[in-house]
Amino acid sequence: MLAAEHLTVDYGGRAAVDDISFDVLQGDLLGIVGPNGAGKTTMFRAILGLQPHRGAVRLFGHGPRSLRHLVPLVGYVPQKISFDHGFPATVSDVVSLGVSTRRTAKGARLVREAGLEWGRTYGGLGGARERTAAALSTVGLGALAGRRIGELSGGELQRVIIAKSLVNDPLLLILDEPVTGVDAESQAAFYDVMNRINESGTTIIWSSHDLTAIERHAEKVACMDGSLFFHGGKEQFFKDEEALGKYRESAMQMHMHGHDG
Ligand SMILES: Nc1ncnc2c1ncn2[C@@H]1O[C@H](COP(=O)(O)OP(=O)(O)OP(=O)(O)O)[C@@H](O)[C@H]1O
Repeated sequence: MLAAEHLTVDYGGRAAVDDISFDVLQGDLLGIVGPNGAGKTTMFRAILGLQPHRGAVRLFGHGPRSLRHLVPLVGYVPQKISFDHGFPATVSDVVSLGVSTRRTAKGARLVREAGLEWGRTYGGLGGARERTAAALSTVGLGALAGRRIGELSGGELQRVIIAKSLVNDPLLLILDEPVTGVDAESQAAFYDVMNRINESGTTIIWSSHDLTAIERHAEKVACMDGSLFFHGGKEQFFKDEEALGKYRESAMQMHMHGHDG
């Protein structure tokens, strides 16, 4: 689904993402662990072609030149979502904003060539209205379709944003620290939704600081702090004292010296 090959992003001569290579296979639920400032967001932005980088990103078996045709088939939920709560829109309005008109016939053809099936669920169901309803039902918010967004809790709003990223039936979903600032009950609801989306066949990459959540919900783990120092199965990661120690050490340093981002 994705191959990062020697991905490097410099900010002012300092590598925020430092020569990272890894593969994501179809159906993976990959947790990306790294302390604040480890380069997770920068890496996601490079993968999506939003950030100048060195190295290569291959999506769905195709090289960097096809990236712009294929990115519309990737769902992305950024970490920082700003919302004007006074904006007079309903839950359905916001989710249907995600319906892409950008998807090209070329993207669909490239995906078919890669032997992938697109349009199984949300995208395959028809028009914007049907897709919106299907995505809302996946995140468990069918009953709130007509509710004003200003009247939602933080956890509900977060699931609305996830529904918005599902309306184009993404083959790959990237969630950047999706539970930041969300209460424990809503976190549990979120993880249920994430697991359900993955079980329905969508490949997921999500980033987190929370090792307990990673242990509970990820299948594979990639651990980074600028460079990637572990990528493999979850069981292997939690047995790997060296990788765990390195994560704790970089998290501790970040805690003591503050986050410069
Ligand atoms: N536009 C920018 N210009 C210069 N430096 C930046 C820029 N964006 C991020 N950085 C720096 O690059 C490093 C990686 O930041 P990034 O946001 O990718 O990390 P992260 O792992 O997503 O962190 P967090 O967990 O806090 O979200 C940090 O040191 C940050 O300060």
